[in-house]
Amino acid sequence: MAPSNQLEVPQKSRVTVVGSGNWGSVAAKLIAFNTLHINSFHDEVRMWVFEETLPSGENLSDVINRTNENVKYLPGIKLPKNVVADPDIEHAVRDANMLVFVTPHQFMEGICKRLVGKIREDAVAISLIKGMEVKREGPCMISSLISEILGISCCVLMGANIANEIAVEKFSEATVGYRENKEIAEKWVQLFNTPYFMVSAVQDVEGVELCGTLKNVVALAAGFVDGLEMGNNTKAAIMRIGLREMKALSKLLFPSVKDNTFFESCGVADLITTCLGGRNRRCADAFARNGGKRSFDELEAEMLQGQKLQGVSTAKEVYEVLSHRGWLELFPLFTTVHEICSGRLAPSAIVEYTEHSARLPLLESPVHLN
Ligand SMILES: NC(=O)c1ccc[n+]([C@@H]2O[C@H](COP(=O)([O-])OP(=O)(O)OC[C@H]3O[C@@H](n4cnc5c(N)ncnc54)[C@H](O)[C@@H]3O)[C@@H](O)[C@H]2O)c1
Ligand SMILES: O=P(O)(O)OC[C@H](O)CO
Repeated sequence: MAPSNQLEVPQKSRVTVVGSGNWGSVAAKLIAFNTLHINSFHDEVRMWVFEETLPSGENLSDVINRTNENVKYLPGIKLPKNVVADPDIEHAVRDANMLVFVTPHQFMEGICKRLVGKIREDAVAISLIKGMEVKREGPCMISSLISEILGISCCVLMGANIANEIAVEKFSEATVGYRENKEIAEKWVQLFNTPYFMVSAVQDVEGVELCGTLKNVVALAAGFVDGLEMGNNTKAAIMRIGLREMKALSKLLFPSVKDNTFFESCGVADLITTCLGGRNRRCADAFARNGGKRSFDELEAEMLQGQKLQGVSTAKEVYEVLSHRGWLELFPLFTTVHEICSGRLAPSAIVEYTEHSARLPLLESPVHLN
């Protein structure tokens, strides 16, 4: 029997970041600063790397561990030395009880399936992923996918967070969305919050995640307007109409979504920053300047060098949901963005069709549509 005067030492939390793209690497940097300074976390942060061979012939994970720099997805930024790149996903998650998921959304279902039975029983998760899957039953948010496949609770963190700006420690804010357990949400806030990254929590996981997901569709619309050189007023109109559609669709899908969530960093602030400076905006601008003649796949490969756009596939997923539920006409901006991306309409349709949206009655009382 243990001597009765021996104090029980609380176990330190171990964090693994699943993903090491542009935002994944910055997230690891933020977290690793805090795990070094806060006693309740184990210093080391594992970061799973989807392995690839660099032009030098070296593995990306080896280079990250040798140079403390993700030379492909976050060049020029030193990661803290307690970030350890690990190309073996099962090994990377094995000891962690806090799992941070941050990959492009299209890879998440496969990743979760690989992790079944490989994670700790007491693990909890947070998703930084902006996107959704569409199943036969309807839309499935990535946090739900994680919870359902892995059987663990999953919060979300979204916000006005262009990764390259946070990497150089420029001030920004973010929102953690949680379902029930405020204590876990507070632990996530503690893990991410730094003097230049101010995090707050709201009890609205779907609202936060839908804001982060749907704003990528609006950002494409904003990019089309920029590419057509239509000016700031038109772009502001697109952003306003887009925000209105974001709110209406979120509330139709999840009536529990709160109005106030749209005023958090995950809402209007993320919409603004993405429409001004995001990758979706940039590629949509190029798409419109080329008259829709170069595909998004081609532009993504040329302009982003391995980074992934989320807006084009999200526009398709949103379109499938709208079409399945008979809501296409209620969401002209979302509908038109997909039709432009898929080549059925010219980029200029963004204004012609969306003008109609501005005249639609507000979708404030959606209950009768269900
Ligand atoms: N970059 C940003 O500014 C930013 C900010 C906030 C949120 N996000 C969101 O974070 C998520 C991740 O984006 P990111 O910017 O970190 O990634 P990224 O677009 O920079 O990089 C793509 C990543 O996908 C990986 N990958 C490629 N093929 C893969 C495969 N078959 N399986 C698994 N992984 C594969 C690559 O190794 C790379 O790590 C997205 O949902 C994005 O919307 C990004
Ligand atoms: O570069 P984007 O368009 O993927 O947007 C990045 C972030 O989501 C901004 O918060």
